[in-house]
Amino acid sequence: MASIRFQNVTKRFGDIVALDDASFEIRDNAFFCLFGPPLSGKSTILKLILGLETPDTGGIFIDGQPVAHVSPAKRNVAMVFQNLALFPHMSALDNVRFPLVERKIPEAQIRARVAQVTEKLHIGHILGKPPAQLSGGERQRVAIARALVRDPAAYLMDDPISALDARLREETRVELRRIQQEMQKTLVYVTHDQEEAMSVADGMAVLESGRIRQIGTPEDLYRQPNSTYVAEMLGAPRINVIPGDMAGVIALPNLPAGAARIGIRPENLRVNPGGGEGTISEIEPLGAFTTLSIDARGQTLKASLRGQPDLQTGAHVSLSVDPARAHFFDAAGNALAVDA
Ligand SMILES: Nc1ncnc2c1ncn2[C@@H]1O[C@H](COP(=O)(O)OP(=O)(O)OP(=O)(O)O)[C@@H](O)[C@H]1O
Repeated sequence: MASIRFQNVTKRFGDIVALDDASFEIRDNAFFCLFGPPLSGKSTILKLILGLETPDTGGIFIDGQPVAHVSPAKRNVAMVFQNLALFPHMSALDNVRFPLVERKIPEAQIRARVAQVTEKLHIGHILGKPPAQLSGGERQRVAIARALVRDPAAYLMDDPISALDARLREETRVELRRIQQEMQKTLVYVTHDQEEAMSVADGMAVLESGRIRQIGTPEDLYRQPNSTYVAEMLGAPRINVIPGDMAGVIALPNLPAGAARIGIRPENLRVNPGGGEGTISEIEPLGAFTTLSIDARGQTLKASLRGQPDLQTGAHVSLSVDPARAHFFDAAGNALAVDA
């Protein structure tokens, strides 16, 4: 087991503040995602947990114990550096054994641990095959087994599946989630893919330029973003953020005091045919949903509607939103309290 806590941690590289006064706690057995654009400080957090970097100020605690003077080898956290891709010249079994053999673990322990992990992943029957003879999904399960065969208190993964194609990525993250829950281990997972973070994490931190902008469950962050930054980072299509003086376009009569910008998720924007200020400029059918682009007063808003609505490009529509589903932000982009 392992909980991980950062208290006011700052890390600089020369003039760059890679992590700026970060405080957060990752609870034991959590699947915790660090999510943010490139260079926002995600990998720096992993390196600080591992002990490959030391904070300039602040403290890091694993299971409540300060680790400032604990060497990386003694921290009992394992980094999955490699991409979840297999060594092609080794059998599936040798791939899974590899991290333990590399660490010169006694053979009896290797066997026991490999048996335990391969059973959990249901891959016992394919261990004799080389990767080339496995299906894509089987290969990924073998790769996950190899990643998890060590038995530390926490695993750290840095964008481990970004190189895979979309379908395999989806399958792999579901599998990772299942295994993490079964094994009851803390997993700290870096991703730049919001869908991935939203779908697997039970806690996540959204970063911007070394600052943690918000922490919570994916659902909390999606429903109650504390800023336009977080609101815009989560959800696809992206949330519509329009100036407060456009409230009339979406039929919002009363804005809360101080509301300079309004956020409306595409699924909450109602599109009413039969004339209005909006003009449909694009229709994108996606199967279960259709995304509409609607131009109004020089802005383009996105609406996500169920199914295939009977609408044409060029049609004039009016727009509305349930005020309870609108987000309100001040001029600096911070959420107003009414939003909470
Ligand atoms: N060893 C280092 N020396 C100098 N600067 C560094 C070092 N490691 C990180 N940085 C800088 O710290 C900042 C944060 O980098 P970090 O790698 O943590 O970001 P990241 O969010 O993981 O990015 P990516 O998604 O691109 O991997 C960046 O500006 C980066 O250039």
